[in-house]
Amino acid sequence: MMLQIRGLTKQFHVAGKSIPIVNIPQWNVEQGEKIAITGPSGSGKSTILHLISGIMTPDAGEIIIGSRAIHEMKEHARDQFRADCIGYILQDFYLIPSLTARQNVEIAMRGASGSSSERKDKIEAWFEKIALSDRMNHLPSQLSRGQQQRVAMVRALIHEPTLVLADEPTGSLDAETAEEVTELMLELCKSVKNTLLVVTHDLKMAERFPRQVHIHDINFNQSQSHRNRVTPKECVV
Ligand SMILES: Nc1ncnc2c1ncn2[C@@H]1O[C@H](COP(=O)(O)OP(=O)(O)OP(=O)(O)O)[C@@H](O)[C@H]1O
Repeated sequence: MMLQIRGLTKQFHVAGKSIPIVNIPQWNVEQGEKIAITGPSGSGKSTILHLISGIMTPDAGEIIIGSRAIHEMKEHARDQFRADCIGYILQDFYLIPSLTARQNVEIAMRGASGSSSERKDKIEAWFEKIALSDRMNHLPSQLSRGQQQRVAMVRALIHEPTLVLADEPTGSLDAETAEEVTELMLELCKSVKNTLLVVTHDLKMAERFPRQVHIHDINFNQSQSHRNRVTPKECVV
């Protein structure tokens, strides 16, 4: 089993009130599965990815990735585990604007094993896979949004993480580019055999996945809706 979640709960405290967001009694994901998680805005999808990646800690419950118990790790161990074993793909890419596409990927390879020429070959091979060999020395601002997301995918995948988490990866792309990026993401994850969990509003994208999960089928905290959304300045975690 790649991911096992048991009795996972998380609530946020806002303006003196506790708002339950996550309540997952049990959820299992097998090694190598590709899953699209759909559901309404504010239903806790991003929060669940934050808990799985250890960016956020739960109030209670267990999260086991492979044989590692994330919920038992101290912050430093979680950070290390995330750097080694998890790839994160986000809606807004977050490429560093002053660095070229190649340099953005090189950053993700700091500390990786192998000689510098092996690392160079690896980067070049990945840029070939995403058909951007001729754009490696371009700045993000010189790339289209779809190209930027392709570079961001390489940055997330080049260290071959066992688990890839993607939060609305096509959310800021037009429909045609979204489809291309989805296909490429599935293909790249298939080639390195990692497990992929994608949160998306895009039902067309979700249909491309062998397994689709509606958030309310795993998260039994169904009281949440967009009505409960709060602005960041009200947030106290
Ligand atoms: N740090 C925080 N403090 C307080 N409330 C929060 C915090 N982060 C998220 N929330 C609330 O938790 C709920 C779930 O948020 P989350 O971002 O996980 O939903 P989502 O399903 O990913 O939404 P979307 O599809 O719009 O991105 C929302 O009501 C949100 O306002």
